[in-house]
Amino acid sequence: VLEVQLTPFNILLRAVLSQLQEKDQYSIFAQPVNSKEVPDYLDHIKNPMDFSTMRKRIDTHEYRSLEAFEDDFDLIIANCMSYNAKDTFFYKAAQRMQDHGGVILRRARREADRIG
Ligand SMILES: CC(=O)c1c[nH]c2ccccc12
Repeated sequence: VLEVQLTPFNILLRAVLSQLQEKDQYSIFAQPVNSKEVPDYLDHIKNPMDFSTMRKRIDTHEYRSLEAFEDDFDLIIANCMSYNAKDTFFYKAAQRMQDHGGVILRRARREADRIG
């Protein structure tokens, strides 16, 4: 079993990730886009990202700062808005996730500053 070392920073990142995933009600961003189902996806998107990959990165202590965590969240949004046309369900879901994420991450930044 992966022995996850629970530092205050890790606990914060896991809480923020859960808050972001609560806003992903159709689990659009929960797993990597399946390149078997979407054969041309990796032709367009060079740096795929999703919430399950972010959770792995939290548990393996790959995030040394909140900014690094935010960069992966922004990548999820940018990939979705790049691959999907503006009038699609997916593109609109990415816009809403971006709005919700902004509020959640602003709060997290203050918390990260507070715990130091
Ligand atoms: C997040 C995203 O772009 C997608 C999530 N599921 C998909 C299925 C087909 C095409 C794109 C997607």
